[in-house]
Amino acid sequence: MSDSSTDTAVSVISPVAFIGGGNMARSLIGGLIARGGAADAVRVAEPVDTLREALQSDFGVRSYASAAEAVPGASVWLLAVKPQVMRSVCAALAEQAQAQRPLVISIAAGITAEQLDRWLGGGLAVVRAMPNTPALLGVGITGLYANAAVTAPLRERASALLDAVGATVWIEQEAQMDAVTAVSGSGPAYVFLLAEAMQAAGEAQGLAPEAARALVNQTLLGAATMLARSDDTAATLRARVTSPGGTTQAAIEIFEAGGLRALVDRAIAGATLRGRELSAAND
Ligand SMILES: NC(=O)C1=CN([C@@H]2O[C@H](COP(=O)(O)OP(=O)(O)OC[C@H]3O[C@@H](n4cnc5c(N)ncnc54)[C@H](OP(=O)(O)O)[C@@H]3O)[C@@H](O)[C@H]2O)C=CC1
Ligand SMILES: O=C(O)[C@@H]1CCC=N1
Repeated sequence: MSDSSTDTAVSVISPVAFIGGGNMARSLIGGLIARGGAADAVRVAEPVDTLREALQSDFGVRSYASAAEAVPGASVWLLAVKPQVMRSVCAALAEQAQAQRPLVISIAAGITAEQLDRWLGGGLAVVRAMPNTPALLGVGITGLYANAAVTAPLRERASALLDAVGATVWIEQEAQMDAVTAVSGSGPAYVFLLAEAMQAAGEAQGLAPEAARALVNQTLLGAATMLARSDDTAATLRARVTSPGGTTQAAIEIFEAGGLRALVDRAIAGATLRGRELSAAND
């Protein structure tokens, strides 16, 4: 795994065309620009006027209403549309893909490299990337998978782009990209759900909403920072909080009795399965 670094040479990403300028593209573009990426090397195609104009005004990138306008001259295409529209988006770009032979990077859940290559006319270097929204702050993590047409320099190119917004980890078996999606692509939402639940529970115990929010947010930040910086396992860090017969133990026993671990296992298995379904349903 490679760590993000403030001196990452973001300039090596140029020029890149984002196809789709929604939530995840915005996090990636915002993260790249905040970390020194050249705005004039980033183009984005986004049909929604408000989203397109916000990307242009917030980050200074060039924006276009259609993918066909955004890709000329771009040697990297980053496909950031929903899985459900990926096939039609690729079909519309196939002629330009065959003429330009770009490095294609897709962040879509489920959609395989074989599908992307086939829909774009075949013979292309395709990288599947699964980032997450903390990329906006430079603290994302991205799983990467390359098809056989991706050469070592193209791998470096894909790494350089995603390293700029967080850590990266290469996955050698494509099927595991669905598990990456379920763990880290979707993962921030699980933490936000926990935050929602903790805040509501704190309020139920009488805390004011602002106090509950501050206590929860800083607790999650502190715990995540300890996980990131410590060599100790999560279990060891948890044990240090859990005084025998104390308050933490009372809560942990209720979590365990309620089947939290099995619930998390089922949730991540369900998300992994959904990735496979998205591939099959949109072929
Ligand atoms: N959100 C996340 O945390 C993550 C998302 N992903 C993946 O990223 C992809 C995008 O997700 P997300 O950003 O959440 O989705 P969004 O719906 O927020 O963004 C996709 C955007 O693409 C636009 N779009 C549709 N068709 C085209 C087209 N032909 N050309 C250009 N743009 C088009 C959509 O417009 P319209 O709404 O009008 O259709 C929409 O604004 C998905 O495949 C998802 O699996 C991966 C990792 C994390
Ligand atoms: O929910 C989704 O399908 C996408 C993929 C990972 C995060 N969001």
